[in-house]
Amino acid sequence: MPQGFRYLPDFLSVEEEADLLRGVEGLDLHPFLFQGYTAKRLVASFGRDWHFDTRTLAPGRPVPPFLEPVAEKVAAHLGLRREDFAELLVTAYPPGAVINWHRDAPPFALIAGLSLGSDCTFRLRPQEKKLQTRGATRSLVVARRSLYIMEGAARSDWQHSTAPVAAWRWSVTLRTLYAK
Ligand SMILES: O=C(O)CCC(=O)C(=O)O
Ligand SMILES: [Fe+2]
Repeated sequence: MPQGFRYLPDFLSVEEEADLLRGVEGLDLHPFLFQGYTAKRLVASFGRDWHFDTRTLAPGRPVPPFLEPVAEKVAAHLGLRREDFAELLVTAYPPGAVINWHRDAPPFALIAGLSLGSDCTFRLRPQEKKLQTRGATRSLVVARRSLYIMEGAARSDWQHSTAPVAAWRWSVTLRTLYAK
């Protein structure tokens, strides 16, 4: 795995996952829209809202209370403060849904990802086109209840994507901002 990528299986207990699943199932998620395309995945962002079409970061909706304990837990694990997570994004992947190759939006620094509901195959490949050879792609199973972290090279010099899921998967992505 690239420098700056970390994977923690069983970061969440079965009870914590069940609480989060109840919470995310109650959210009003909307299909992800980008340049006229509608992806299969559903999203809701809180705290901040990155607008893909205008490439700007706007204030977002208030963070739902059920996400606070897990934001605290991830922050504590990383030696951060809860407030360092400027944006919390909830994504739902129906069976067959993916996230295509991308690097996260420029304002975001550290990216932490929790997986709920089902496992999925997570992939990384270099950002630079000429390094994107077949052998360069890294792949791992991110299990439900796990946490992954991307910072450093994994965040800046690599892209990531997920393979189609067999069953519903939810992710909670927590992101810090680069210091101004
Ligand atoms: O579902 C995931 O774990 C990946 C989400 C992601 O990469 C993103 O929203 O930028
Ligand atoms: Fe991403």
